[in-house]
Amino acid sequence: MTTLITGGAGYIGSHMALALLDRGERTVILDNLSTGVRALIPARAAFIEGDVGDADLLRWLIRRYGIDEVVHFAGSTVVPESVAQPLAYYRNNAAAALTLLSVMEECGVERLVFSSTAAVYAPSDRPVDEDAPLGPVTPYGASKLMVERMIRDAAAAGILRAGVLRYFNVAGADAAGRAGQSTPRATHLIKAACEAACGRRAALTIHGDDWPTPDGTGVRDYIHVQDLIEIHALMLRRLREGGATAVLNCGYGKGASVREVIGAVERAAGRRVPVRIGPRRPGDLAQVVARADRVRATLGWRPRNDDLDRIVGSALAWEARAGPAPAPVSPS
Ligand SMILES: NC(=O)c1ccc[n+]([C@@H]2O[C@H](COP(=O)([O-])OP(=O)(O)OC[C@H]3O[C@@H](n4cnc5c(N)ncnc54)[C@H](O)[C@@H]3O)[C@@H](O)[C@H]2O)c1
Ligand SMILES: O=c1ccn([C@@H]2O[C@H](COP(=O)(O)OP(=O)(O)O[C@H]3O[C@H](CO)[C@@H](O)[C@H](O)[C@H]3O)[C@@H](O)[C@H]2O)c(=O)[nH]1
Repeated sequence: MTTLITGGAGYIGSHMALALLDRGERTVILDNLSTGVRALIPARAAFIEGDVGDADLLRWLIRRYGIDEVVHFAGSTVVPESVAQPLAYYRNNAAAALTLLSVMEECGVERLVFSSTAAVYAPSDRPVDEDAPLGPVTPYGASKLMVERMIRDAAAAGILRAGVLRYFNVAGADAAGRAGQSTPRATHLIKAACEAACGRRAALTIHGDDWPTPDGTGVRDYIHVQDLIEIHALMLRRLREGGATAVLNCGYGKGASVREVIGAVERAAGRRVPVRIGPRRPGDLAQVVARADRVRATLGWRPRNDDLDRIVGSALAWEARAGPAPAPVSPS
């Protein structure tokens, strides 16, 4: 069994590669290192530096390595950036995925796990299940929904079987300290708050404290990266055993506000996180929380790290490992 991981030099993809390699499975990583980090690529994985949108390269590597299945993480991921650069997001998320799906069809690769997102849903002040109305408000969410549609239609036509995994907010790090969020100038809240706690960032900017939420700050459903990877492993097993395509929310089903996250980082670090209040970010929503019953029922998934202090503690441990703090950069 040989698995192609696109985006395997990135935050989540590198955890996936480690999980497969830990099980003794052959793993090939394709990554253009646009946001990925070479140091996150496990030594035991085959690595090809290149672009998912390069059909010739895809054809070559699928045949060269005998790829049986694909886990497609590669993409552009920053919600507010997608508002400023929509075409770049449609190109790198939707167009590149169309190339990948086309080459998979051509080469007879029939199993796919795809990184989708909570950003495909229409805004809701309640937890959303998989049948909740779709209605992305940003190019990022729209670009991911386009890929979902391609996969749905390809699955209906018998071209492939897929796990479409709608991640909520992913955080935390590998328990053994082999991987963690390493993106330079990362915009993710838990990463940014940990950087501020470690003196790597002068202050954390709270992007709006006037949202219609209990404490006025944005609410998200944070899931530990290792629990998320377990969902992928279970989904791959289901597909290998002949199981059908499934669309699944990946979250815990409860929300935490920006201020609650800051409180957890301060508890874990034993010091204050310097904060300042800034304006709302383009494309942000007040609340994004999953209903996560289907993933449990479909895959028998049981999370092991469903605790904000645990998630934040693991992210902070990774941040602390990143060496002594350089001079702090200006607020995000
Ligand atoms: N982090 C989250 O909270 C979150 C939430 C929902 C969905 N997702 C999705 O999960 C996936 C992984 O996200 P991440 O947080 O690990 O981001 P990341 O930026 O760390 O990883 C993405 C990886 O893909 C690579 N890449 C990007 N475009 C490429 C291309 N055209 N060809 C080859 N490689 C390319 C990058 O170099 C990087 O290594 C993304 O598809 C993202 O949209 C992430
Ligand atoms: O410096 C910061 C960073 C974030 N936030 C707030 O924290 C929350 C979470 O923001 P962030 O960590 O940037 O994640 P999201 O914008 O919610 O997007 C993430 O979660 C989505 C799924 O919900 C994924 O699709 C995206 O790829 C991923 O970046 C939001 O309320 C932000 O306004 C701040 O206040 N200050």
